[in-house]
Amino acid sequence: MVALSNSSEDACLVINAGSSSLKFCVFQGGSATEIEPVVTGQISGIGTAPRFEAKDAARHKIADHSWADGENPGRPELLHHLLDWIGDTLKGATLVAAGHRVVHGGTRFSAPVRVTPAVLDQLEELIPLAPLHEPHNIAAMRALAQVYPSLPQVACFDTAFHQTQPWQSQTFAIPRELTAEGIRRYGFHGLSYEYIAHRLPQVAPELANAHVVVCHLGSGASLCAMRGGHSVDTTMGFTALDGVPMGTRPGTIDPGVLIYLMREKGYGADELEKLLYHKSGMLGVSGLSNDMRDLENSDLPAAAEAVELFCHNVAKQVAALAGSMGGLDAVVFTAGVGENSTLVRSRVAEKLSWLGVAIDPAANRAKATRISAQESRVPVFIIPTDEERMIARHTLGVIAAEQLERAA
Ligand SMILES: Nc1ncnc2c1ncn2[C@@H]1O[C@H](COP(=O)(O)OP(=O)(O)O)[C@@H](O)[C@H]1O
Ligand SMILES: CC(=O)OP(=O)(O)O
Ligand SMILES: [Mg+2]
Repeated sequence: MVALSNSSEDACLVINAGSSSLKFCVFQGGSATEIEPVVTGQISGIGTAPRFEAKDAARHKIADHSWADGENPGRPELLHHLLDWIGDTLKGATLVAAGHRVVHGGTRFSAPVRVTPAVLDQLEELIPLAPLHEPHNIAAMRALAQVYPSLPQVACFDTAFHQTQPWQSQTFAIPRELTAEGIRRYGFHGLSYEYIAHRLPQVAPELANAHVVVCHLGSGASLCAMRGGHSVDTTMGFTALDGVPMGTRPGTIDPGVLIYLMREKGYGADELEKLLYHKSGMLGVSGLSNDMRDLENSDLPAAAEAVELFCHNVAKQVAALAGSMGGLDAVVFTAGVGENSTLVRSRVAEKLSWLGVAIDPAANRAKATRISAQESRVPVFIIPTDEERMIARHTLGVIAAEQLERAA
């Protein structure tokens, strides 16, 4: 058992079930804005070689477990492993709430919501719009409800931050009756963008009202055009498939390709889904891996081409989003690739030199907060994202509002 910083203090558990990982965090603190993580961790490599790691408040490793070769536990087993471990670790502390990242909120959910059986049923309906994520988000909520039946749970949506977009950014040029049914652009990674919108003015107060393009480059990747901290446009749309190429997703693809595959090669919906969510992107182009680290360390020409295709499309979308919002005052890199890949940041910046973007190679290698060169017209930043903190804030906010309502 690991001692929490203050075991008498209330704790909030956050679960961020992604496409290839399950991140978690336990926060403690006086109020939604004063919380600090006391335990952070993740199960990575789900489906291939799962590994469970956790750290305490001082970032010391308190758990590191890999499963033996040939043993490849599925998501339900991994989730139960995590919940057992959390149960032991949190002995003595009071868990007051759990918050979850839920990728798709559809038209119904535009703000964090208390999880109830009815909400879970409504979220099930959204699985076809986010097959790579939503089932795992729901599974985590159901598993937690079994282990802690009286624990309040809150769902926080990746789509919510994009509500502020103008209609032109949200609308496909299709017949209006389809748009009215909810076939429109929603956008994702909103919890990450919301965190960056809050952090950027702390890092660079002069940019509080600026036109900013945030590049959230992880296993899933998207870009967001922000004006004054609000989402104006983004590269992902109806689903998390659109936009730039990703680990296993192609990004924007001419829809004619899909009709061709159906007509001429007999693809059905399941095969298309497999192609678009699991077999494309960096993995499909390189034939090697969906992980940017593997591609950067490889001598295969196809691996270098995959990285180049990624950078080309990221740069293209930075320019497209600058056009969409009518300006470019700053670029921010975040998420696994954006925060860690010196090569990707440098290639993207080179391709944007015509827009006045120039980065300082030493600052880029050192992963400084501001990596632009003195002469750069556009400042460039690396800001580590923190979706978990955003989820904890929202979760504690929903619980506090409920308490106020009950007291009134
Ligand atoms: N040092 C690094 N250099 C290049 N890429 C990295 C590095 N560290 C992590 N990554 C990339 O970050 C990705 C994971 O990013 P993350 O934001 O955690 O993704 P997700 O939340 O979508 O699972 C990995 O697939 C890997 O490609
Ligand atoms: C929305 C999305 O693609 O999420 P992730 O980056 O966690 O896969
Ligand atoms: Mg992610």
